Amino acid sequence: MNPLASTINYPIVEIFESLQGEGANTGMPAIFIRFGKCNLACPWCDTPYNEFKPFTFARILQKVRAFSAKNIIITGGEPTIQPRLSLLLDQLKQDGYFLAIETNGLKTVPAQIDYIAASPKRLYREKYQSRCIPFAHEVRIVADEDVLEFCAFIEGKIKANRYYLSPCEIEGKMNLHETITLLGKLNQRVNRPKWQLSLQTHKLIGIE
Ligand SMILES: Nc1nc2[nH]cc(C(=O)O)c2c(=O)[nH]1
Ligand code: SF4
Ligand SMILES: [Mg+2]
Repeated sequence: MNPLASTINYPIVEIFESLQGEGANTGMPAIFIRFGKCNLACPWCDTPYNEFKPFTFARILQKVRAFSAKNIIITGGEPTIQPRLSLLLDQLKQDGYFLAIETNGLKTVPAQIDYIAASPKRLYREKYQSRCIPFAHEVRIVADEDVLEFCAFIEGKIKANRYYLSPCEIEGKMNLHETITLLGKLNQRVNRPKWQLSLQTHKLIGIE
């Protein structure tokens, strides 16, 4: 273990094992490490990213190693804003885990990450205009209002293997009808990437 590790505390909301609920890897068993703090404040955010507790490096490893999945999803909040995230990722890589990240796509993703799922946010378009990651394995955009222009903008900014549109959940209600209508419009364009539907299937089946 890196000698620096024993001095570090990370803000952690929760660590749990579940199935990836969203995107291309839906259904894949995974250990979720949810970091506190975010550099955005989306009005419809579904995650209590400020309800974190300090976890030592050793406590994180102990929790993770007690689960059986070999795939870790680093999420938040926004995990890329964590100082010294790389130190933890180095250890997890050394342990042989496959490392995926859920990021809003504004900040550089550490090199140890094997799979990037980026969810850029329409409300913060001007931030993506100035700087964002150039590539993700998948992009997922939440369909809060009319996101067509934002989707086209992001296609130009973040190259991805797959592009997804997800319904927005507000007060327990999902705007599925609007979302599939928008998907139809996106996919009517010629010579543009195809967009697919991504649902938060973990919410539909009542798992974490
Ligand atoms: N099952 C499940 N899948 C997820 N995929 C991304 C999640 C997230 O909150 O980042 C999430 C989550 O919270 N639960
Ligand atoms: S970027 Fe994600 S975690 Fe941060 S406020 Fe928006 S939805 Fe919540
Ligand atoms: Mg979630």
